[in-house]
Amino acid sequence: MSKISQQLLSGTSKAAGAPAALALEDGAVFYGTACAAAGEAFGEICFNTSLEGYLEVATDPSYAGQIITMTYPQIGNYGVNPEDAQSAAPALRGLVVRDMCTTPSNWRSKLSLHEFLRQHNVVAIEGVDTRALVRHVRDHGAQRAIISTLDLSKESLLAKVRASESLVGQNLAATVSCSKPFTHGIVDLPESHAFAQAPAPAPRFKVVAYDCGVKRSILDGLVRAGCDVTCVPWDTPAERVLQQAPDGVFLSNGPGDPEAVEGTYSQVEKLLGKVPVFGICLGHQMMCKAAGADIEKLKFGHRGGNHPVMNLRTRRVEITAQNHGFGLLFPSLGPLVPELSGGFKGHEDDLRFWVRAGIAPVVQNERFGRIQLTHVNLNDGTAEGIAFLDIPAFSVQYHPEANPGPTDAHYLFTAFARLMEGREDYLDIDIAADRLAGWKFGAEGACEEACNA
Ligand SMILES: NC(=O)CC[C@H](N)C(=O)O
Repeated sequence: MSKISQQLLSGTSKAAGAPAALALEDGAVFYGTACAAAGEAFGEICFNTSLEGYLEVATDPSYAGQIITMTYPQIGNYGVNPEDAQSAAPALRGLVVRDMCTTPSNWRSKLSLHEFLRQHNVVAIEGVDTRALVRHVRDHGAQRAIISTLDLSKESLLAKVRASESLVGQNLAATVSCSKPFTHGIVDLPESHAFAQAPAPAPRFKVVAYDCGVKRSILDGLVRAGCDVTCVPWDTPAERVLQQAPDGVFLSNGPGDPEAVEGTYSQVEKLLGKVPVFGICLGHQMMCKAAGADIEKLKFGHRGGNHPVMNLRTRRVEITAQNHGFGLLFPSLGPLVPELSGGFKGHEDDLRFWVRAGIAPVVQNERFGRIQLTHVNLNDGTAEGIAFLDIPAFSVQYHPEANPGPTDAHYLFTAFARLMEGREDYLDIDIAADRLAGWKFGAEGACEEACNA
């Protein structure tokens, strides 16, 4: 920090933190200062490149079992507002930041981030060169890590981290799912919020949502699309879901290794073809597993708010919010159907081939018939979305609810509503118009007024 900024911030210095260390299983050790709870935390080290939204990240249940590094250098500067939380309590194991701001300034802030984390017993470290750490993780991959405020000995930390449990193979969805069904309602923000979303419409669809660690904003997105949502535990038998005669089933995001969540995907296999299904992130992986696909562990995952994805059906690019460490191997869903894949017979590993070719390829899946690749990540050519052509079902690997992140992909909630209406063109939506319609100013044409004022 420059001398001038130091002077500007004089009187806002932080309570002196105890020394702390972050050690990675490959031997890299970073030293810094404790800035939340004291103790030791084990988890998979990963990084999120969002410029804001640290509270939504900290409370996203999909981060269970992980230590998150925020790449934005100052974290905590606008405090914590419980209305933005994605679940009742933080799910991440630990947080790594360059600089923890302990004197937040924002009219909505109720608490500082470091105090919020401390109250929830989350260990955090600041003063780490997060650029060096992120480069290290990008080069050497996601791995086990420990943050300690109790032990600074490199040897001892490495021994502990190497003895800790890996995230691979762990069913963490079971640890963050609800234990009994609940219904979800939303509270509309007051008129004084100039950019508030439009009020939720009256429910038209009865939706059962598998809760593998669902984010609150995803449930809000479903309610705003006209769904009456009942969440059920991650391993609820398909028969019990079908007994409720829902118009649709939703599969939520969630933490950990998708291979280990057989309790969900074995049920999804029984639901596909019987009821319209929509899945997000872990929910997408559950659909893929139900169709017999292979899932790969990505080297360091996608976590942030600026991941470009092309919708191959519309050829529009969406800037998306992402948070995942595993991904579908599209070729494992089945052989290509050349007539529906521009005449191509051979699979490509880098799916940007289809972006260049201008084709949304289709495979023949043994269990569920034809499946189309609908979305591709433009950064690394991985699969980001699929649509089943012979049964009513589709899913995306990224996060249309954003929170934090851009809302380009909000249209996918509308698409689910259209799927439940039985529309064949359910995915072919003008995404800009859909996005505007979701906001109070958009609904009333006040957007133009505001722009002209
Ligand atoms: N946000 C999610 O649902 C993440 C899914 C899964 N745990 C992954 O890391 O790939």
